[in-house]
Amino acid sequence: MFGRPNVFVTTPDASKRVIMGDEAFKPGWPTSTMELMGKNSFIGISYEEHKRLRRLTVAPVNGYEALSLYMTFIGENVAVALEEWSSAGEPLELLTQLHKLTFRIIIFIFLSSKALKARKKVVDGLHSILYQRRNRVKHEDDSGKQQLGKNKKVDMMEELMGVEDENGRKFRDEEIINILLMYLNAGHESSAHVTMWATVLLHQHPDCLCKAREESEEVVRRRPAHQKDLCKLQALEIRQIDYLSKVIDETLRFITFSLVVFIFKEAKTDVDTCGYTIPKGWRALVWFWGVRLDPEVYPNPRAFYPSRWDNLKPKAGTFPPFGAGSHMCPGNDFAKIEIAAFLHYILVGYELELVNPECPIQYLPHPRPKDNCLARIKKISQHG
Ligand code: HEM
Repeated sequence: MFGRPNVFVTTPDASKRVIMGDEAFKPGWPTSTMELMGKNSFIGISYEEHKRLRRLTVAPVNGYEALSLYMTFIGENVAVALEEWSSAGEPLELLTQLHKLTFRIIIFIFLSSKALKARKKVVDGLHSILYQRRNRVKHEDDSGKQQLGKNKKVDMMEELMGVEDENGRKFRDEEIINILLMYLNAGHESSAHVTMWATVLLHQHPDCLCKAREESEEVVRRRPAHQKDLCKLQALEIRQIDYLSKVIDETLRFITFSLVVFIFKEAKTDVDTCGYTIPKGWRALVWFWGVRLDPEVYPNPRAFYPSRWDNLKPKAGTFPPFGAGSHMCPGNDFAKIEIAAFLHYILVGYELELVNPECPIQYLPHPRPKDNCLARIKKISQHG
């Protein structure tokens, strides 16, 4: 699959960390998801172009202002979904439902409600939405109501239409669509998986579930009476839920989502590691399973134990669920907020009942219970 690696770089205890290859990882190979997607599909971007893309597109996704704005929308959607699932009566595939939910959240946040109608033909839909938007903005421009790039945008598509680099260059339609597709693709499946695993792991560890539930209920109790409505969750409040954030970190360490099975990284200089030299320009393949289960960093690594994060300050490179360096996942804070919101809502109002608690795991392409986590969502409190 990855070509034939000719060198495995190992730690003294032989847990694999980095695989080096000659033919497989010569300079010119993709170094990241963004580049991979570019080469395989539509963009084919250079290092400079990647830097430019990140500079122009990360703030609308992960900036504090953007996150605060999205919080209400995420909360409302989670609340409605849980209500719907719990009243279904029948068991449902939690993973399938979470895919739909995270897709709805991400597509709405990037494209507002219009694109929901275009889901079946996303690309055609995006083209036609862009065309309409440009016409509308031009019309508003002509009539002096709004100037693109100066007034408030309704979603990420409009942000991208207005954004300019230092040379005054704007994105072309093709580029906007490619960026949106990349974010849509990268931004929903991973979150759905991690959310499902965090929910399942909590329910499989009743002591952790109890502790997380107490904490979430305390957050609701502390709120002023007029803010008891759960849909009014604030980004700041989510970030204050200390134990829950450890549950999320532990889930990210404990399970390995496909994107996080490995990443390519390029050596910018000759790197000496574990008795080997990775020459400048070579790609190293970082094998996350070796990193996240390293007993020197995580004692008893196969135990799900969120409290290990009480005093744990992982050294650089030992906790890379979102990658590292210039390609690090730009949706990391967004994803954590989305997962935390879901867990918080389920903790204060619902319970998960797995139909097949002993269901075997299917590992490829992503680890998941073979039944897609068939479960009943039971309402246990009016908070939900
Ligand atoms: C729990 C959820 C998520 C996980 C575990 C995750 C993990 C990752 C990882 C490991 C990478 C590769 C980083 C590297 O090469 O060093 C990545 C890249 C990326 N992720 Fe995420 N991600 C998640 C959610 C999201 C979300 C919600 C978005 C969008 C809102 C997003 C957008 C992207 C993009 C665009 C890239 C490519 C970045 C680049 O190459 O510059 N991800 N993600």
